[in-house]
Amino acid sequence: MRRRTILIVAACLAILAGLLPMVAVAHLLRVRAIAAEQRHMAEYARWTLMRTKRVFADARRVLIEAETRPGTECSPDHVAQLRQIAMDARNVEDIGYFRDGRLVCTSLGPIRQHVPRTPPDVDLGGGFALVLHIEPRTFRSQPMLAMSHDGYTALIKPERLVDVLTDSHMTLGIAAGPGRLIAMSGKGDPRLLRILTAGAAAGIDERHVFASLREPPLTAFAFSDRAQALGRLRNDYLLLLPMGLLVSTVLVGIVIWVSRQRLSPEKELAIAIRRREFVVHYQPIIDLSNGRCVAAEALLRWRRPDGRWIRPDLFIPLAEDTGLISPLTDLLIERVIEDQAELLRADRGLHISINISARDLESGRFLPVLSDAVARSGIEPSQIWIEATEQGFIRAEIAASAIKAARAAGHMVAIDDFGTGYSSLSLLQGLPLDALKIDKSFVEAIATDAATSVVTPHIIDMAHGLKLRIIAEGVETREQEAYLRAAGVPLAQGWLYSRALPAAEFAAFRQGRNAEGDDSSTDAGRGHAGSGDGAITAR
Ligand SMILES: Nc1nc2c(ncn2[C@@H]2O[C@@H]3COP(=O)(O)O[C@H]4[C@@H](O)[C@H](n5cnc6c(=O)[nH]c(N)nc65)O[C@@H]4COP(=O)(O)O[C@H]3[C@H]2O)c(=O)[nH]1
Repeated sequence: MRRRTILIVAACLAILAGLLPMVAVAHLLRVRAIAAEQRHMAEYARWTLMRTKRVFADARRVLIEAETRPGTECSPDHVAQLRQIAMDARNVEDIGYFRDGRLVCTSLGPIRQHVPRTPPDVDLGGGFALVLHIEPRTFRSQPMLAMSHDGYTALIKPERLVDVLTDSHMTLGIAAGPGRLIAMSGKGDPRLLRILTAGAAAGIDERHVFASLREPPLTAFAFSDRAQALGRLRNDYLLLLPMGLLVSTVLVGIVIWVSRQRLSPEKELAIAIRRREFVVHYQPIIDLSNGRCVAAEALLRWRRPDGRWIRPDLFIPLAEDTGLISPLTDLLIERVIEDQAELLRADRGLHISINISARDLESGRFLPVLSDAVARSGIEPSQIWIEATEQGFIRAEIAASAIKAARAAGHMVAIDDFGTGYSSLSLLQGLPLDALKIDKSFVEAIATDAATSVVTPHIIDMAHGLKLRIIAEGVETREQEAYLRAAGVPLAQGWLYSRALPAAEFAAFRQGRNAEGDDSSTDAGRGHAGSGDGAITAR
């Protein structure tokens, strides 16, 4: 995944991580608030039912008392008694007496007009019944409820049934089955009332939160304004917001930490090694005496999954600093054997140089890996040369034993980039080396006025003196080539011949070059652009 993609994904994750807990907390609060409001409504529905039952019990008692009073019905004495009972009752407004289906008297006196008895709407059991909407002559002001038993009727104000102290945004009601509203403390949407009088337990619609309680034949209910109920959430939000923020911060921190881990160059490199994103390119090494390609230097290339190439001078130092160089060297050995075993078996005169870092050299752990791979592939150990930079030789004693071990295993060992580091003549004398690679900065200086140009012949003389084979790297011009050949340098590599090439292209290059014969004098100009290095881009 590209760095930019990871950053975008990480940023999105961080935003999500920040938003999600807030949304979750808000949702949780909302759900909790609605559930709390529904419980609140259920509680009020219960109180409304209790209140109604108390009023009805009062009315029942009044009716029984009226019936049991002695005396002739509707006599002045009887009327006075009815008046007394009505006055003593807390929830009954008046008592009436019916005979032959018409009202004969009330607690106020005999009735002269013809007032017929209204058939009951609700059977309350035990001989008691309820008429829902009565407009008594004596109380013209408002509709009443009438509870009847035998000949007597007690008038009740409906509001007494819902006379419960409530929050202002709440409405209470009592019904006697679907659509049969007995009393309500306010107004209600007919659709909601249909649901509530049918006895739905608890719920929410676009505008209300409601609950109802059924105890046949009665259903008590309460509903409140949803917007007002949720409006109270604002305080809860303020309370729980810090908690949400804390969770968000922790999550954002985790996302940033994880993406940093993932984006750290070290982590990227480790993942790349695990995914084996590396290939090896081979830069031909030319025998200056005849122009033939006799060897190649194996150079690691990191190809990102998005197709970008990373230069080795960026990732090799990182691998060396982070201890990742060992698995990288293992991968290099594996790839080289995989790529070149066939060619090396077919031409025993061909060799491949591999770069071994100072750390690898000191630990010596690359050697068994290399020996094992070489043995399994059937190539000669002498066909794999080891190039170690001067840093690898700083601790001369350790380096000497590592070189000895490598040579004992049959490999040739060369000192790479000679002249750029800390090497001294005495160091070189003490090490059992086979070859020396002249760094390209000295080759570049050939035939120029650069200060290093005077050093180049001395390096060559010194190598001759120590009987080391010499390889000149970074050869770019015919002039440099001619100089090196004249100075007795046997091997050269550089863009004059070819850049580092993928395995198949290297095989083709070598075949083409060697097929042209042994005439070295004409080979100098046969440069090969190659495709390998050309694709490398900096990060
Ligand atoms: N200007 C110029 N440059 C030329 C010319 N011919 C070759 N080069 C470049 O010079 C470098 C030679 O490799 P090096 O000195 O071992 O220097 C290598 C080596 O120290 C290290 N490296 C590469 N592959 C490996 C590896 O597998 N293991 C280790 N430990 N180090 C490696 O990375 C360094 C850079 O490698 P590259 O970028 O491939 O760069 C290569 C090569 O592409 C030329 O004519 N002119």
